[in-house]
Amino acid sequence: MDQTRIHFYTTQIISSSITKIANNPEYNPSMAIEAWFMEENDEDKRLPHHCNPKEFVSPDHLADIGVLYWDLNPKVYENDVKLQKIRQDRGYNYMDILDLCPEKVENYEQKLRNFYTEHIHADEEIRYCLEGNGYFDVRDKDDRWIRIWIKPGDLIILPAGIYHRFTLDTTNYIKLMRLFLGEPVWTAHNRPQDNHPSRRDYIKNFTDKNLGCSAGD
Ligand SMILES: CSCCC(=O)C(=O)O
Ligand SMILES: [Fe+2]
Ligand code: NI
Repeated sequence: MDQTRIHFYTTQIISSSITKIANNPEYNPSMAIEAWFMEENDEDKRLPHHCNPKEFVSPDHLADIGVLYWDLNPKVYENDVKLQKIRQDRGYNYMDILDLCPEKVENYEQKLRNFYTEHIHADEEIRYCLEGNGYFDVRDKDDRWIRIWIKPGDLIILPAGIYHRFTLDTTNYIKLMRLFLGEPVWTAHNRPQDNHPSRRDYIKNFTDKNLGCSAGD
């Protein structure tokens, strides 16, 4: 599949309305993933960074900013019909596994620093946690950090153009499946990227819409 087609497909996914996503029987936000607004301070990034008092974020709120989530059984990932269905429905024909430990990953420390540098991608970022834990931080429409705690069985999709970053938690280990539509492109575009086409599409399809909606509430 060529890049133009991939871009078209990605844009189509983004353009599908939030309601459509919520109505998709395959999308079940009731199996809640843990997410919360993050307090930014100088403490270790691997700590939870809860606000005081804690402010949790619902799966619906995550869906509003285009973040999708599935709860799967990581023990059967090699033969999981639910996973196969998601891959089939969304065209994720590429798959690999990232075992994030210093012995297996070249330039481990540098990679971790890059992961935690705020960035976007031109395509979705799809990660399925098989072992260990980590935090995906995503910006909400008011530019606040939401911290999403990823545990075994959590499959998460970040839309193209969303500002985000990743860190291990204090357990210091995660094993992730990476999925992609077509030939994978992992290029990270560090913030600011206000004029990047995927950023513009993201703003148009999520942030602007949401702002318009809340103005009328
Ligand atoms: C460890 S996978 C998540 C890090 C990330 O945001 C990326 O690879 O682009
Ligand atoms: Fe990323
Ligand atoms: Ni509203």
